[in-house]
Amino acid sequence: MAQHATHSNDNKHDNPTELKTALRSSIDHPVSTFDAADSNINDPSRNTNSHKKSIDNSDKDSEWDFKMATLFSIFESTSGHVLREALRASNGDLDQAIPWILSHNSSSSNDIDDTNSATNSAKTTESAKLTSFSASPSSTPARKKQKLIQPRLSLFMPTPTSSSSLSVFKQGISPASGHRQQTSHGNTNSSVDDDTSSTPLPSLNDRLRWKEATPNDTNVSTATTDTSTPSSTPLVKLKPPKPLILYNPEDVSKHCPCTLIFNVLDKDLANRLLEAMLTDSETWNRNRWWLFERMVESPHKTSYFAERDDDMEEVAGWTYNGKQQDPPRRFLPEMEEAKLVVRRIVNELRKQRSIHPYEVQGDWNCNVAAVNHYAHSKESVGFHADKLTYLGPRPTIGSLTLGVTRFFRIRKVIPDAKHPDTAGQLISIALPHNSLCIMWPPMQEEWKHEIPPVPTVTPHPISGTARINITFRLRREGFSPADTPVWSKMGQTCGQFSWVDMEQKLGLASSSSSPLAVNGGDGGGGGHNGGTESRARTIEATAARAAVKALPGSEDQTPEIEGGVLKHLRSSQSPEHVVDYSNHLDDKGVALDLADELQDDSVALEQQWEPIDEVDTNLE
Ligand SMILES: O=C(O)CCC(=O)C(=O)O
Ligand SMILES: [Fe+2]
Repeated sequence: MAQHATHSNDNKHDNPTELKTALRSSIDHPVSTFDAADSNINDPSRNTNSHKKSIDNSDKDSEWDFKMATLFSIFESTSGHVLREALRASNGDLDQAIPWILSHNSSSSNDIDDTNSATNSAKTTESAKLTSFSASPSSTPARKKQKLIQPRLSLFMPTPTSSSSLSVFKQGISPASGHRQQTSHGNTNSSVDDDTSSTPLPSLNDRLRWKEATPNDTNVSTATTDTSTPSSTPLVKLKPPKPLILYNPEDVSKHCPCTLIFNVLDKDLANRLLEAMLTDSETWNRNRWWLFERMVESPHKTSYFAERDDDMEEVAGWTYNGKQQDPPRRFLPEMEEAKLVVRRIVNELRKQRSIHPYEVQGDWNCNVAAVNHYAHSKESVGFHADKLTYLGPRPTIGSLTLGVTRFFRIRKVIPDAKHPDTAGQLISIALPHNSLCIMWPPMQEEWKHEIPPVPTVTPHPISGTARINITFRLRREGFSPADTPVWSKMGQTCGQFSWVDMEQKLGLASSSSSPLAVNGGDGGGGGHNGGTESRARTIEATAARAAVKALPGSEDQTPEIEGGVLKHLRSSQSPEHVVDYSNHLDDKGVALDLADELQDDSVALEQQWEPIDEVDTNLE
């Protein structure tokens, strides 16, 4: 495979006026940027057929959400409080909010001592460049959509050139030029220029890492050494770190709670399965849902499979972003064969892992599968976490890739205590044909994943440009959309949620001061969204885990569920374990200022985090 991470530098809109026009136009054509299954920028309540509703001017909340979502989609990497501030300052007028954000950031450049005007001017020019996305291939005109132009606010941020800023800037900096790499499958060597003798110029990614700091930021020490900076002035800091691209299993398990296994199936079985899935996929559909008064559809085809009749019935009731799905299908014979392999491997590996009391106890099974078909390089799925509705908390998912190699891109949305600076870091994992990527807990709770579009793919002899993905999952008894964890309104508790009425479901309800809830990803994209603010209480994941750890017997993996009841948790759940972090979260669910409060984290993340393969390009 010869994937080259390339940066699209389509510099069509290099001044704010043009940009604004382009943005307005893209707002009028919302596209697949929003298409992420379960995406947390999609309020499921407005994506359901039953709930679809016009933007009602009398509904201020809805209008606010709409505008926030619009800004969010435009300024993807901008923190929520900046967007909110922009909207407030503009009295809710999007036309004014957009230039406000742009000017807000260019004005903050005054805070930086500019002592290198030549460098700065070169960078300013480049900073004005916007990332735009290529349209779908002409071979699929029906699918051709205008991509949202996504200027990243960081691009408009000042370039640090003062000596004081430089010390911050140098952290992990790439050399000025030649930070290109020839990456190919199985080869992590890169032609990185290591000459750091001269003052380095920042690469595009370096600039992307600059972001306004909040007073609570913990990673600003070097920035604060500039005593000339007034304390009230927003500081700058580096975050998130450079993207990584990982190609081998060792690096994968080092950097995230996933296990990557190559050549997992017998070669013949892999090929037969691919062929069977390709044939079957001819009748799969694209998911569709309502978004801001428009019907949008996913940029890939999806189907659901179940192992048994009762699973079929259950699955038939599932919804996807609020929309009833096509009836599930029964596992194809080749899927049954593959399932046995995946199940055996997962259960073997589980023996070496400590099993959290919230996880399924005993053997893991894969009784259902969600499958995806990506026809070509531009087909994708956006950032999301898999719904926990029927998976229950802390699920394990076995994700099998067939056909062309694509990047599986992940980012941690809940910061790691030991490595808070890694929050938001993009990690791309190359998934070749016949590879299994096992997502362990707390992947769904604390990370998001996507399959981003890429410029090209290396054709596969059987599938051409297509990739099939089968995610083998366990439908856990006792968990259903009725218990779906919800997230609250955007800007408040995205990225964390609580289980709706879990206490009632488990017969544990007594006082509202001790809700039994676990943290999760954005599974609220599921069908049930009846939670209110009071019901959608949030318990921070680590606190919940700490509570569990403190329980007698949790070390020896006491079964968590007896008749569907987390009984042993009930007695020791005390108010100090209940933490409402809703005010700490930004709109993307990145609790960047929580680092101090997080204590312990998952085992898989405890190892040293070192960049393996740095790139200065963006896969999009
Ligand atoms: O195609 C993939 O590898 C990911 C699919 C996925 O995230 C999903 O089905 O939820
Ligand atoms: Fe997923």
